[in-house]
Amino acid sequence: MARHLITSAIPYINGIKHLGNLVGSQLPADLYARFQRARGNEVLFLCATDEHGTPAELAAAKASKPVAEYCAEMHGVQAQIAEGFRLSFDHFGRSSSEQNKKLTQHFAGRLADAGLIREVSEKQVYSNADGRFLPDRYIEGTCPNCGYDKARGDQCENCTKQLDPTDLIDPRSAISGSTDLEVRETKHLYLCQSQMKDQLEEWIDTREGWPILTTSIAKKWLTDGDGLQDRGITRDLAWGVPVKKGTEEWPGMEGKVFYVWFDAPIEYIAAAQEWVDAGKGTDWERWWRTDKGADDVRYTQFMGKDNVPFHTLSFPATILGSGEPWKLVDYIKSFNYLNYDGGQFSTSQGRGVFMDQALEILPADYWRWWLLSHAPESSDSEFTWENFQASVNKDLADVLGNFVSRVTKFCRSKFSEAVPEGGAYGPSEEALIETLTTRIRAYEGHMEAMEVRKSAGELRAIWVAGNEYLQEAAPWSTFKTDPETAAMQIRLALNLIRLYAVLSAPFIPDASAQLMQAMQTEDDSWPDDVPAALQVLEPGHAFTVPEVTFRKIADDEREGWQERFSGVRS
Ligand SMILES: Nc1ncnc2c1ncn2[C@@H]1O[C@H](COP(=O)(O)OP(=O)(O)OP(=O)(O)O)[C@@H](O)[C@H]1O
Ligand SMILES: [Zn+2]
Repeated sequence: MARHLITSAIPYINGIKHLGNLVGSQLPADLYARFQRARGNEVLFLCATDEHGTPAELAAAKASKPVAEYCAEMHGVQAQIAEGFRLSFDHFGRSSSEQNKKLTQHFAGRLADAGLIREVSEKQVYSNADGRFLPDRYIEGTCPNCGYDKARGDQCENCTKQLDPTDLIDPRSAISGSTDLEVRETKHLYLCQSQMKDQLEEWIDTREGWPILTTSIAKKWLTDGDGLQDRGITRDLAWGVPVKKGTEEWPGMEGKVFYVWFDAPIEYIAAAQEWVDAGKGTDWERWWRTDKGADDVRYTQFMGKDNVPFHTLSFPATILGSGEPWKLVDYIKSFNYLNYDGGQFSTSQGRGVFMDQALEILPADYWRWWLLSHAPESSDSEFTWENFQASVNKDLADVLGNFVSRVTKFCRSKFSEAVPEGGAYGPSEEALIETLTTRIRAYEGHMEAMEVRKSAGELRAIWVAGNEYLQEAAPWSTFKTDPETAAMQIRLALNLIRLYAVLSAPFIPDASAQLMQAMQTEDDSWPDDVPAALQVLEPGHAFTVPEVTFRKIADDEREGWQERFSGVRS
């Protein structure tokens, strides 16, 4: 039995995630976790909310809540929506947890001891009215290059010029609008990534079969320009992990916190501790420490492309730099972007369909199927309502749903609500089993390789094979002249329903559970032996005709949604 540690990029806390976030991280991670469990492997699947940093503080202020309270509440909201989408995390943690605080401070201490942290004195803008330092992008002013009056301290959106806050003409706080700003000297800690460039490059070169998207982004950061740069890992904020060297104070760093991108990936480890502390597991080090049993763990991470540099370089730098035997990632599955109807999904602009809204419209499986079968793997992909409607109606309703309904209703009307007996396989059944065997082995291969679209395509082809068989065998005609043969055909088809439920569960878990229940079986063993898997439901085994598995989306319904989601979310 193999052991799989699986993590999804941790969603930021300041709002409900959109369908792009879902398909770029949590959903494919769930697909893989469910598949590995179905194959009988041991899986620890972790996710969490990413809670620190200025955007969380600002969102809390906007909601007139203390930031800790706001984050706790939003964590609850995200956890509930994740459940709605059937994301099967073993634990959904929080980067603001006590466990993560201690671990983050521990790593910083180890890195400092290894000489990989240096202090840098910087000039930063302080807002007297807000009583805080302002991160670059929270300073606004007029662009010295093009005169645009809403340029940000890091970049002018209008002419794209990269800026320093001190370049701005008439700078003001983007939080309060105050112009009472001053430049103050402040000290920060930098992680000496440049010292680790060779070690990181060597490590990346030994990773096998990583997606090109992953390695190309990593290589770009390693070698472009002056190569890998040292990175500031502290901030002058109130909300975050207080800067400490292990358990000791860090002289000169009083009142500062670690930068959110330093503590967020460490939460992958802390989430395993939280899982144990919540009484759901007994030993987290067995998953994370190669000196304590994790050397046979295969660790896979899922994320959108913008997260790749932090996972290929910064987090490995933290782990390697600690000099301790922590588990490093084995495979990074990264995604391009899903766009929405001719533009981008955007949380800040409220553009697109958000996870809570999606569940109000249709059950999770409809979304899971569309998103996974259109995952932005080799390039960006686009959500359109027409495509969503077509795919649901065709794949789910016409192919899978219709097969189930025809088979079960026909059996009930001509035989009974039990698997009929009699008859023996002929050449078409042998041919079907051969096709299925080939396709199921291919499906396993694609799932193992995390080729999400190819897996969906193969699964659809497996459903289609059953439909084509049924069409050709036509038990409704056979029955008139040869009821024995019709009984065999229907027995095979009923067994196919169970087989479909087992194979489809990683994609559409609710429908799968419904079909298993209708077939009145709990045998969800993986079809290593396809002919045997098609005889699990024996003659006489009772079943029920399920409610409609998937319904079709009507044109006027689709138009209504198109209209409703064309603007921005308020
Ligand atoms: N349009 C998209 N398509 C696919 N993945 C995406 C998309 N937008 C974000 N992601 C991924 O979603 C995951 C969670 O993102 P996170 O919560 O940090 O939001 P984000 O990256 O700030 O996106 P946004 O600003 O649109 O909310 C990350 O792995 C990110 O790379
Ligand atoms: Zn400009």
